[in-house]
Amino acid sequence: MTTIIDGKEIADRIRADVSDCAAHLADEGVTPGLATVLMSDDGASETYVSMKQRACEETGIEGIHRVLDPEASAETLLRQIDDFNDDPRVHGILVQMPVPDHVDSQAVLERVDPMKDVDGFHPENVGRLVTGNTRYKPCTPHGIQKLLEAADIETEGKDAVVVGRSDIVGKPMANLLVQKAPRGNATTTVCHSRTDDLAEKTRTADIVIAAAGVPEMITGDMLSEGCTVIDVGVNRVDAETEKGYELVGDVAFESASEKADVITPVPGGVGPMTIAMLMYNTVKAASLQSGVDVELP
Ligand SMILES: Nc1nc2c(c(=O)[nH]1)N[C@@H](CN(C=O)c1ccc(C(=O)N[C@@H](CCC(=O)O)C(=O)O)cc1)CN2
Repeated sequence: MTTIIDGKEIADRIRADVSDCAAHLADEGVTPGLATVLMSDDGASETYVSMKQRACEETGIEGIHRVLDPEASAETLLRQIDDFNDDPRVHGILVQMPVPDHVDSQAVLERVDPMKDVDGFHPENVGRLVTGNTRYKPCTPHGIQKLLEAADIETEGKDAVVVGRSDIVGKPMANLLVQKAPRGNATTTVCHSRTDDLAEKTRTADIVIAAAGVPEMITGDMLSEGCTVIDVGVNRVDAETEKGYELVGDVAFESASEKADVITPVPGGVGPMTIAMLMYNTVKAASLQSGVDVELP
């Protein structure tokens, strides 16, 4: 029988533990603070930022939220980041991605103080991740590691295929999978839009991580019997629902479930873990900056 990993339940457990750590910091006079910046009128980005705001309230993190006009200049966004870099209430800074086309996203990521970079996207933190000296693991890949751990999926010695090479998921995920740390030591292949025969690659995999942003691109016939499938896609597809869309993963769930032993659903799989690990990184940031130790899960 196929096991469907309940990401919401695992995320709730992690969030409860992170909340205890936040309470411990508060007892020591340190209230963890997360600043979010939204510079977009994209509906999905608005949803994610409001979920992050709510998670802050529920975790005991002070949320400071700024919405910038998507037409504003890049300089306005960079100045906002500078303000947060200088604000002692703020331990973590998150600029919701993507930013508008006229803004150089790399310049934005580089402007965030690396100690406050709870996304783990600053080059210093990327370099640390690649060399195995991680400060902040990017939230989605870290959440996937936690899902694998909770579902007792071993990665050591296994063949993993990551579909998608984004800076947010694909690249850091592949880097974590090849490291020696727990839920690493996997033989890892990264596939992308120029991969010649994707199905040939995914069929060799014990673990497939689908993060290409293409609805239902991974179908059952592309998978090996008994594999683990982690679906990172959260695609809004037009549908006759109240909202006018439904959420569809990068994996065709029905056909993939016939092959996979373990699979994550969309929604309720990887998504909730991204928010849980952001809370984790924010509390870690507050701990690192204050020198007050916490025992994160
Ligand atoms: N600065 C960042 N920007 C973006 C990141 C990121 O980690 N940092 N990741 C993605 C999107 N993302 C977070 O921002 C995200 C995606 C999905 C979910 C989630 O909980 N999804 C739910 C469904 C929610 C819905 O109703 O739409 C689920 O899958 O169950 C949370 C966060 C891009 N940008």
